[in-house]
Amino acid sequence: MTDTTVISTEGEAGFGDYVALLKPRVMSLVVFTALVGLLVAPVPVHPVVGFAAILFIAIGGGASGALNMWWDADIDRIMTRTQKRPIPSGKVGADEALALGLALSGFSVVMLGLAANVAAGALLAFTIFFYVVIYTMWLKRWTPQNIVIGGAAGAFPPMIGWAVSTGGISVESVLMFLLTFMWTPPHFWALALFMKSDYNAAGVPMLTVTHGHDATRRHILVYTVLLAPVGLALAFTSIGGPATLLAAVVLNLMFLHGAWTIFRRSTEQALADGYAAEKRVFRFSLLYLFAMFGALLVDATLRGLGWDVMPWL
Ligand code: HEM
Ligand SMILES: CC(C)=CCC/C(C)=C/CC/C(C)=C/COP(=O)(O)OP(=O)(O)O
Repeated sequence: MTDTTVISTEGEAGFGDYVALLKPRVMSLVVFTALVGLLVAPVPVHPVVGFAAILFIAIGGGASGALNMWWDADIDRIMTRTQKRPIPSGKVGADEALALGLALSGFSVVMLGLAANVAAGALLAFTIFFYVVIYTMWLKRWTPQNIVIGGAAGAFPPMIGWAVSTGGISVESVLMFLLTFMWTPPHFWALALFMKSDYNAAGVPMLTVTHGHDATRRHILVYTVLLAPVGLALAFTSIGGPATLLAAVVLNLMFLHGAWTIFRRSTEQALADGYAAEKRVFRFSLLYLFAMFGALLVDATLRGLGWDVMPWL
């Protein structure tokens, strides 16, 4: 198949197509975790600097999404889930996406460095590099552990937010990193269980394709178990409190219950109800991360109001 047959232009690119190139829905959670990292840090940030920093992190995240779509256009064309993306649908040219991704990456890194500090700018640059080069160009098509290692890219944003406020790294920001890092495998593999045929067709070595569904179910359970102590540990740090503790207990129990349910099912059972449990766990994973970071924000607010939010310390 030649490029000319694949790129069937279905019309001029509109503003919406360029926005779609930035993966806005996924990046919304990335930006939220960065915002929480920034707000819960012990050093207050001027609201204008904070707002600008979050904007530049969002632009950097979007730029990395555009570069990911530029590199992955060949496999996005094959998978039904991704066929309508701006490049495979012919709305935006691959070279345009590359130019936009590079320009916005450079812009966001420099501007974050200037608006906040060098540490935050450097962390953003490293995150973009990690997602685009380490995950997208290298790990994704090479190893079924792609998600585990590559997931680190999506886990850096709260550390970037923390660095905006403090100019550095701490136990708290590393734990926020670990929360997203441990969360990413069950988040993605639950989805991969009901997406198998697509990755298979595209030749991406996702765990579901290389090791099968039973191994994937085991991996989901293991990572959900490993994830549980991270949220609990956060509750007992200087940024924790009762909301984080409550959220960690309730959400981890629910996530563990979902992972256990998936683990106990056979492929026949999953097929019979259209992967209902797997779909539930995937949706729940989004709520989990949003609510865990939301709980940190609640504790920070309580602390700001002068409440003794950590009577156990
Ligand atoms: C290597 C790591 C990851 C992989 C492979 C992955 C994969 C996916 C896939 C395939 C979807 C399906 C929907 C779509 O195509 O947009 C999805 C949805 C989503 N992911 Fe992830 N994800 C990863 C990490 C993350 C991280 C770190 C975050 C945020 C902190 C995140 C947030 C989301 C959100 C918010 C959605 C729902 C988007 C919607 O509403 O359409 N993901 N993810
Ligand atoms: C601030 C900053 C630079 C943030 C980057 C955040 C980041 C790396 C998020 C990961 C999100 C994501 C959609 C991974 C999907 O993998 P995929 O690309 O394999 O998914 P696809 O199959 O949907 O393209």
